[in-house]
Amino acid sequence: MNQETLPSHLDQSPEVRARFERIRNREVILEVRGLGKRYRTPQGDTEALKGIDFSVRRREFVCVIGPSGCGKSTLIRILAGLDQHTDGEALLDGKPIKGPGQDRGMVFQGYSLFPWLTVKKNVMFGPQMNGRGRDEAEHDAMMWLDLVGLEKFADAYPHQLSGGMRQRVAIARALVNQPRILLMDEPFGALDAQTRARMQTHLIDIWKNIDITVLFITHDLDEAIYLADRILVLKAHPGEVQEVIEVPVPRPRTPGQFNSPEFRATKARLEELIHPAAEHAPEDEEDDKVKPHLIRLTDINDNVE
Ligand SMILES: Nc1ncnc2c1ncn2[C@@H]1O[C@H](COP(=O)(O)OP(=O)(O)OP(=O)(O)O)[C@@H](O)[C@H]1O
Repeated sequence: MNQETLPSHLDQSPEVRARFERIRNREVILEVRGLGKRYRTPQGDTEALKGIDFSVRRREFVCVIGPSGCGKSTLIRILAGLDQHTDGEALLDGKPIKGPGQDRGMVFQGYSLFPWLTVKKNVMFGPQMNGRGRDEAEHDAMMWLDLVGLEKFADAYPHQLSGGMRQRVAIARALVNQPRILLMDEPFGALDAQTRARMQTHLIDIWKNIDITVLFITHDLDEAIYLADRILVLKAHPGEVQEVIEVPVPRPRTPGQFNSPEFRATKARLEELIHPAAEHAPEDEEDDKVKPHLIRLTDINDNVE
């Protein structure tokens, strides 16, 4: 099938439409209104985020995607309470976000585990800090390690685990505090393609089984479509919401759907938004100015192509 015969990404089967109806009937967990962030630097101001409006409903899976520098990390850091916004507001269960809190679990790209603690103790750390007794914290930790399939590695240290296993521990550690929302910033970005695919499927399985809402940042279009109910597409300079896409790919999702017409139509739309053919982002122009001047250092007849 060529691109011209693809359906519109706006076409939804009756099942998908009914699913979105059900989502719209759920309560709003996260509400972001007119959110803005301006960084002041000696070189001038950067408007990292401007007038961001969106809401996420309970047990919805929302991905945020956009070109480099569109403010994805800034947005998630503000929602995590690690950075302050300069305009608008972000509400979790109706309460303004003012700092970090147990109601948000975070998983970032870098392996943020404590290297000197075992897997189990890494997961117990949060509950113990929050006043749970040692036995209760251990019980909770083992339950979540079981859920991510790592109960056998409870006494291992992070350096003894693969990248994918470490991110599973990070997920268990984020979920053990029973947050309302899981904030994930390119959590699988450092993993090889196969592990990444396994982790995506694993994350969907976890999400299906527990009462958790997910906001997931990625720059990988396939990952966003595979995981999300809706995709928030940001644009850069300033970072603004460009479009919100309701993913028309039915659930349950399977890797076999990557070639389905709905999947490809959604990907074509994302590509149109993120890599518009004729436009260059300002940072591309900056890159062009510093392009290396390549000179030939091999014999003219010694071709590799
Ligand atoms: N601490 C900071 N001080 C000044 N400017 C910043 C700071 N952090 C981010 N910025 C600027 O804000 C804009 C958004 O940055 P941010 O890292 O949130 O984007 P991003 O979409 O996550 O990018 P990437 O995909 O490359 O990680 C960029 O122009 C960046 O240079």
